[in-house]
Amino acid sequence: MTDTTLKHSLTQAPALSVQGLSKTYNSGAAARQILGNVSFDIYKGETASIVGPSGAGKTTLLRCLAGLQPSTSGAVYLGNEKVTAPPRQLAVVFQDYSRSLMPWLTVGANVELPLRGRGLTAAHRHERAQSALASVGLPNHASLHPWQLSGGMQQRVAIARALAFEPDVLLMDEPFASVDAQTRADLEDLTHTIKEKYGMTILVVTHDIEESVYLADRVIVLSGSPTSVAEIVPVDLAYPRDQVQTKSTREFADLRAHILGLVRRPAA
Ligand SMILES: Nc1ncnc2c1ncn2[C@@H]1O[C@H](COP(=O)(O)OP(=O)(O)OP(=O)(O)O)[C@@H](O)[C@H]1O
Repeated sequence: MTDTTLKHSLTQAPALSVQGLSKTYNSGAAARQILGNVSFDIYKGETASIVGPSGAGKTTLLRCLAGLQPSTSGAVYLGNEKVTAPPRQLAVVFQDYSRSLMPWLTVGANVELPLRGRGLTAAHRHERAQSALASVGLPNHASLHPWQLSGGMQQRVAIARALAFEPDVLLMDEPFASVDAQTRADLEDLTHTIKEKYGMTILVVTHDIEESVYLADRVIVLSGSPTSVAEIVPVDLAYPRDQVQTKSTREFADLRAHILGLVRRPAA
């Protein structure tokens, strides 16, 4: 156990706990075990990122955490509740914003959509949507349609929709992989702003090792076959983080090199 996890475990219960999770697709001769005995805890208010080799099962893991597909064994707990279906206190942002937004609805209606059936008045839904859009830097875009926005702006709308939910835990699956480098940097910084403003717990799956370090308080590195947790790396880089200054530090370079070594290590 690292100093960071020790500190957390002494002070609070995890917001999200993954306990001995395994996942096998198919059965009989076609069976393929993707995840084997994956365990980790995420603490309230923390941002953690998950990295691992392509095809390691990162999306599979995230879908199990979100209650979107069952694991083969093991369990996920959101607070004290075992996850068996998509929990109300958890929101997910996917990579492909073009498929997650409804093109025939306005931006405002897209953000309000998941709030229906939650016992909120229309005025309250509208207010939450406006506030979430303002938080992602789109305060005056509610009446536009998604196709009138750039890719980066559409992903901001998808993030606003998750924020309007006011979830305890926000899961993000390769959220910035489909946008250009500058927009990606802006959205990484937006993630820091959201964390500060809403105090929510964030778990980000990413291919990008630099991004995993820049965003997170801890990086969960997956490797092996079947995939398990190789190491949980604490990131003690100061906040606020800055794209140029933080990424130029020796500590950042050392963390990036260490994680790259873990990801590229051949399976035992
Ligand atoms: N529904 C499914 N049925 C059978 N096999 C699946 C299913 N979903 C994923 N797989 C397999 O599980 C493995 C892990 O896929 P997954 O998408 O979870 O990995 P990943 O780490 O997110 O990949 P990448 O880094 O390329 O995005 C892959 O070999 C994939 O083909």
